[in-house]
Amino acid sequence: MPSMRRRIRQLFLHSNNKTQKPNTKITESEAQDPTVYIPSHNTDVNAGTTTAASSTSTLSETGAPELPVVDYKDISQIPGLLTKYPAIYLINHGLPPAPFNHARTLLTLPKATKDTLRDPGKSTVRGYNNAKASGREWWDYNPAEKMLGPPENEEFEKDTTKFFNQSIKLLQSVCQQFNHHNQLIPQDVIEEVGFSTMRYLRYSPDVIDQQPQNPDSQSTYNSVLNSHRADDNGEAIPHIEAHTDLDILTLITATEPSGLYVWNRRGEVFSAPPVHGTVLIMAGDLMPFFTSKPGMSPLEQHEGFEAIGEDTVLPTAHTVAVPRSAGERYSIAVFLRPRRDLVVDKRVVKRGEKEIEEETAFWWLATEKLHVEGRKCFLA
Ligand SMILES: O=C(O)CCC(=O)C(=O)O
Ligand SMILES: [Fe+2]
Repeated sequence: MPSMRRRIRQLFLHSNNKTQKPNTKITESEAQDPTVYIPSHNTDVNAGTTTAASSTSTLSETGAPELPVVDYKDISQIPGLLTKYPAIYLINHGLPPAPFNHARTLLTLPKATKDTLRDPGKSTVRGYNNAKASGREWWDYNPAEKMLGPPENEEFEKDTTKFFNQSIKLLQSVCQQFNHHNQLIPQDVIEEVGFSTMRYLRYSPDVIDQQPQNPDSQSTYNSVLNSHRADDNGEAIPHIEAHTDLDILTLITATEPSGLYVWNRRGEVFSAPPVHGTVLIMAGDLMPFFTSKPGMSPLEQHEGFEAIGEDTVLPTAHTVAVPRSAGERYSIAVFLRPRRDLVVDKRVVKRGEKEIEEETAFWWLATEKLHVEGRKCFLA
């Protein structure tokens, strides 16, 4: 079976000299458009003025590169921006308030109660899971199965479902923007909610400090999913290892303290703190399949790295690290994924004398990714 390992390494490690610095490549019209502007860290774009709108620089006062903020009415700019930046903030998105109250309520329930919310099949994308060495716990809503929510809490189910459904609609409308000139993302991939999920996450020293639990009640996880990371004083840091998401697009919203970092194909790191009134949108592993050079495929057995051009949206590598002293962080992530059997890559190949159509389904990629060291998809 051909391996994605080398392809993913190349995507992230290959320094493409032909690619301009993303920070300098924003076009004049984008830079002057009052709806695409660059936030300062922790900027409240609702309360603040849009003076940053006229900024042609994407560097913060500290010299760190910053991510753009896009108004929903300018959603058509997102495909272009995602080729230049690893993520964008979307404002005026019309989503209901992010249900952090429910995330907090659920994730701070007594341990015994949280253990009742685990998936009987030990899925890490349904119900409650934790990675104690990483100081992280999370809970997933997977609409294909019954919600494993907290007992006797109707509001929880209502608000969670509502935020999920509207976020998926929003991500679908972002997908449609890729199809204005050519049908890059197949319509069935966009329209069918498929294997999309939503996750509540908590990063907290409390999770690390919890007493060791019965190993039988622990979900399966590996050393990447549950890695240990410490600061200079040897204190464990709540975190999630660097990875890309196995999906089309991911939507993230989080509380302070900040802790999310994303980086681009040139290895430049961007801080992605919560910006009031916005949600962060980043690209998943499927994006290169839809945005590779015309007629080419990023699969290694086809054109591989050659298929990656300047208009190709690469999956966003990201990590979270929350210094122990900063307090606990909550985040909500919505992952837009197609149905497992949907074809994401199709090609006529020659087998001896015969020409046959070779199809790659979404789920095949997921299986392949399990073999990629250090970039686990967390879907096992
Ligand atoms: O907590 C976050 O902001 C990111 C979570 C994440 O990357 C994931 O669950 O895949
Ligand atoms: Fe992620």
